[in-house]
Amino acid sequence: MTFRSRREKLRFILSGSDCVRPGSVYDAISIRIAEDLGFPLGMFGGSVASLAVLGDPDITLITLTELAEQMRRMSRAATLPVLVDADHGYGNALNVRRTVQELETAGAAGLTIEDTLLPAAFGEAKTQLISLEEGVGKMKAALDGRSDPWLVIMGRTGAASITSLDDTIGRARAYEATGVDALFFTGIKSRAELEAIAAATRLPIVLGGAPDELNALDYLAGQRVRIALQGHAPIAAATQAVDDTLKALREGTPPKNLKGLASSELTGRVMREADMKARSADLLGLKK
Ligand SMILES: O=C([O-])CC(=O)C(=O)O
Ligand SMILES: [Mg+2]
Repeated sequence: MTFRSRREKLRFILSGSDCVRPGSVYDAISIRIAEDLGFPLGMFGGSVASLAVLGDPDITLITLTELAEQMRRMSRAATLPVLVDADHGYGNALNVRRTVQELETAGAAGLTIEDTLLPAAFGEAKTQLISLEEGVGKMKAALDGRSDPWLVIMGRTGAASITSLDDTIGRARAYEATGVDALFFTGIKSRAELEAIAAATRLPIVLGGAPDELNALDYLAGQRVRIALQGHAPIAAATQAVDDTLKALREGTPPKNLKGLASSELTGRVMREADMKARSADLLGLKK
């Protein structure tokens, strides 16, 4: 399978002048739905990976193998470009290199490597960062691990909510100097902070969760923000739907009276049923 066109699409977004919202995706069903609805990009967050694959919170219990396998399933199911949250790269800088190799072959269009100290250190309740030097090493390792030059590598920091604005800018500039393709920030609290960061850097910006004053897409686009996340509502909606449905069944509701189920039309579309029927006709000698 070739993934070049997916990566080109992500690069096109980053080099454009608009700010887009990605669809939060986490499995074969969600990526197909996001693709059908016309999202320009999927975001595969570490939190939703942990939830979808393990049913666990976002505390780095998931392994690289599990993350890459889930990405591979999504790559097979759809052609939507996906930006993967590769956390800290699953270890030190050498592990980062391996992470990039695995996610590249799994079909990611892009990935983020962050400078958060993960998993959490013993006796430390608060999130910590690795040193700037180690962060730079991780970005270099990520670039070194890439064999398809179209794969997008983003340097990510949450320093804005952990250390300071100055530290955020220092890290962003140092990561930028390694040759990464974009900068991903979480924890930016105000327009003033974003504007200071945008003025001190030159790469395209991706914003993780942001407060209301950082929601207007035209404003964000003017600050070089090309992708702005909107959380992960789809998996929360799916969880609620499963809870509602199982609860109703447990209470004795007959299946035909259940509310909120996907229609057979929607399920058929998600399953790409028409394509499968055509293939069955051709390959298995069945009627269309
Ligand atoms: O990348 C994102 O969508 C935000 C994040 O870190 C996560 O959900 O794990
Ligand atoms: Mg994450």
